[in-house]
Amino acid sequence: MNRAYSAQAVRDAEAPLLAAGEPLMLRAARALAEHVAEHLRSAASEELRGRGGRVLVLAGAGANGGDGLHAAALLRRDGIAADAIATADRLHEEGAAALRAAGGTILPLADTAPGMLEEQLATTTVVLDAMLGLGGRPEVPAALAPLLAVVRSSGVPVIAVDLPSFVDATTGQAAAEALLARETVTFGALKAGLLLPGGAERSGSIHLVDLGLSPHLTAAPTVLRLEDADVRALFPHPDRDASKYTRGVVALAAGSEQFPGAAVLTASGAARTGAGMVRCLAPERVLDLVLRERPEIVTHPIAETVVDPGAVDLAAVGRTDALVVGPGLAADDPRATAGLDGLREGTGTLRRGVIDAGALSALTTAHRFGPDVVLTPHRGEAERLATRLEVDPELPGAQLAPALARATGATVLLKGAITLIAPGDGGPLRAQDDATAQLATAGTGDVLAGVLGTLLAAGLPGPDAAALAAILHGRAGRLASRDGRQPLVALDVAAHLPEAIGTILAGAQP
Ligand SMILES: NC(=O)C1=CN([C@@H]2O[C@H](COP(=O)(O)OP(=O)(O)OC[C@H]3O[C@@H](n4cnc5c(N)ncnc54)[C@H](O)[C@@H]3O)[C@@H](O)[C@H]2O)[C@@H](O)CC1
Ligand SMILES: Nc1ncnc2c1ncn2[C@@H]1O[C@H](COP(=O)(O)OP(=O)(O)O)[C@@H](O)[C@H]1O
Ligand SMILES: [K+]
Repeated sequence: MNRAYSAQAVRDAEAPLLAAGEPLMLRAARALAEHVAEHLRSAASEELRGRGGRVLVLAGAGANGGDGLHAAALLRRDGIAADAIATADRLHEEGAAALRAAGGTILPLADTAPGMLEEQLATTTVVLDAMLGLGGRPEVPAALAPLLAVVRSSGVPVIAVDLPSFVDATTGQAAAEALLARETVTFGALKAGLLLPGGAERSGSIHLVDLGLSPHLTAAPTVLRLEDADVRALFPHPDRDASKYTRGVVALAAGSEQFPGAAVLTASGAARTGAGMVRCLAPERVLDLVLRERPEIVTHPIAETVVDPGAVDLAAVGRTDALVVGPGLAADDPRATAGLDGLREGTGTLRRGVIDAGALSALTTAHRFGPDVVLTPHRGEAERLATRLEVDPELPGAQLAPALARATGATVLLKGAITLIAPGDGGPLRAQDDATAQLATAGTGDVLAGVLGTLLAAGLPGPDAAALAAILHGRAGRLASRDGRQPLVALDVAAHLPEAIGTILAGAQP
């Protein structure tokens, strides 16, 4: 599990070490220089051709600039050409002195003549983004915009120092013009902003350098990211004496005349994740479609003409460990209202389940749930729900998901390129980055609801089930699309779930 911290928590952890005279910056710079040297050794010969293996540091005024300048000095000592452009009117003095002493040049950005930046980049193999780190705000000063544009259009790979500049280390909020790094070498601890939307897209692959901070990191992490090892620890593998009932029964209130396919997709997601039994409550015509694709589903027909939620008797369907309500339902479908009532805290008879799609539209301020009930909105659904619950719909996802969790008591899984999970009982946000953009196609969300339903039915706590569902769904999507190279349809995602699960449980590389 990756644990990521606020900027303040990292500064608090550094403080006692700095007070004790520990040379944190030199430690950071040494690790950074080693990483850059390794990058140069492994860079494709094409990248190096004509560029001479030179490193160009964009150095800001603070300690982040200091890291970059010290690293450049160390690289020079190793025979690698490294120079800097000063992007602010001040420089980290010791770092600048070290680079100059090692024979490097530092060109103030304000002194660059037209065309000079392009010339510099034409002979550069790798850019080190050391403009801003922990202290960075997500806004680009006007004087820096042309430099960023030139770096971007040069195509020279960027390594971000500690975190990409112009990204808020705590919230991930990023200036639109912030550079996209190929890699980020981060010091001491993961910063929450590296895992959250904004920062995550700009960080590339993240390399954590140990500065000896861990014993001093006393604050709780604000963002978690679960990994394959967490899936192995948490996935409900059936034991020798398992029965379909011990594995868990998931009931689906999904699929309507207007959206019949949603029931097929949700049922496939649930069954392919290893449910003991999948039930489906739907009109006959929907159930016929479900049975054609998935004969193992236990069907519970409801009359197409039913309008009274009281006529949908969830208790009568038999043993149910988790309910998935909403895929392919209109907000006024009686199953949506009955499902919400069944899951609500206090009076409901069910404690675990998924509220998706149409059922989200039926949710009001009167509903209150526990953390083993998971809401699964995409951004549009989350905004509409927020408006009804008097939550600011324009909040960034990393704040919107927790606000919706507070307003409902449920765990909120906010879908998107990064899936954010806010536990209903508070606690750190989870930010999962397992997906491929090929998943942006109708019906994949229905499959996700089914996967999540099965994990909840097996007894996993809501936040863990949600994080695992995001991982398994993302991995299945990657397998189905050959790592994003080819299109997929939603049913392909369900079909690849067993392989995704098997690969992860076997400890194989993605
Ligand atoms: N504290 C330490 O000794 C260590 C710090 N380290 C480095 O130090 C960094 C933090 O350094 P600083 O605290 O000096 O902060 P930064 O170097 O991140 O930022 C410097 C200053 O830039 C200004 N600034 C912020 N946003 C701006 C914007 N959008 N446009 C223009 N100016 C802006 C602010 O006044 C900020 O204090 C870390 O990210 C890491 O790279 C590492 O060397 C490890 C040890
Ligand atoms: N750009 C993207 N990159 C990665 N995953 C994405 C992207 N867009 C959507 N997804 C994922 O695809 C799924 C889409 O769900 P949703 O929007 O509910 O679709 P539907 O309602 O049509 O089933 C979610 O799991 C979401 O996280
Ligand atoms: K930086």
